[in-house]
Amino acid sequence: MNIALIGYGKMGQIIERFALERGHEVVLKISAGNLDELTVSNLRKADVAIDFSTPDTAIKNIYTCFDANIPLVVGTTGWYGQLQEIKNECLSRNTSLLYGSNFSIGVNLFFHINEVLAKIMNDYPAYDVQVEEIHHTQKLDAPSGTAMTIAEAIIDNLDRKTEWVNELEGQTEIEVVKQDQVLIASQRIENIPGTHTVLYSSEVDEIEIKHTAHSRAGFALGAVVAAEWLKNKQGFYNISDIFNFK
Ligand SMILES: NC(=O)C1=CN([C@@H]2O[C@H](COP(=O)(O)OP(=O)(O)OC[C@H]3O[C@@H](n4cnc5c(N)ncnc54)[C@H](OP(=O)(O)O)[C@@H]3O)[C@@H](O)[C@H]2O)C=CC1
Ligand SMILES: O=C(O)C1=N[C@H](C(=O)O)C[C@H](O)C1
Repeated sequence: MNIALIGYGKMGQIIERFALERGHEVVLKISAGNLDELTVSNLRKADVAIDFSTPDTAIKNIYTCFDANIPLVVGTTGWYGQLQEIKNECLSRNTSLLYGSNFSIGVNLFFHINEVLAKIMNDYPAYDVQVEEIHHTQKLDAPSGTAMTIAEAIIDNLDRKTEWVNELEGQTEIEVVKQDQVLIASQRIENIPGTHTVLYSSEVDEIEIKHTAHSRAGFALGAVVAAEWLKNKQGFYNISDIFNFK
């Protein structure tokens, strides 16, 4: 399979390594320095594109891939405010896109456990819930896309919660978290690839589930597997469509 890498930073470079190991060829690599090469004709040399760029540039890149009618895997986070617009555009143009806030198998298992736990906790109102995420200091968006996915699943499954709010340590402070809100507490610490915790606390005890990425390898391998899965499909997908946890 020929792959176009849109965004050749920390993730793009590891994705390239896994793509080559799995027998694929990388035919285009885009960074801020060679954006003039991100053209419809160059994209058409690839079977699939993978975007790990920046929150502010992902939407433009998505439209360029739609123009080229090339299947696109989007790992970039921080653009989900425009998710519905992108979904509509993808479906009306009969092209294909798969997105996900986190491509690692471990986090996708964690998403499943989080949903099951949230449903169970409907019967235990003594517990309040909070989401915590820690990432490296170069991260441009807060909260992390993964933390948003976790918080939204809690809201969908735990009746007493209706919205999330975010506090980024040292930058934004929430004075009062209302009873129907899920606090996402974000921290930025050097060299942390991504740690997510869901914490249920009562007066007497706590229940915690936690995922710690030891490196970016799980995200990168997942992105290549997602591209292989998407190659001959048409439609709008989420990474959860690849997994079928019982
Ligand atoms: N879904 C998942 O599993 C994961 C998602 N992510 C997300 O992926 C994104 C990228 O992360 P990461 O690799 O760590 O970030 P980096 O900052 O290391 O890389 C971003 C890359 O995008 C390039 N870039 C800048 N502008 C554009 C543009 N207009 N078009 C294309 N590329 C551009 C940068 O170029 P230059 O270096 O020249 O500035 C750089 O190569 C983030 O949104 C992050 O949250 C990260 C890990 C896992
Ligand atoms: O920016 C990162 O590094 C990561 N971003 C994703 C997110 O926002 O959830 C996934 C992963 O946690 C690493």
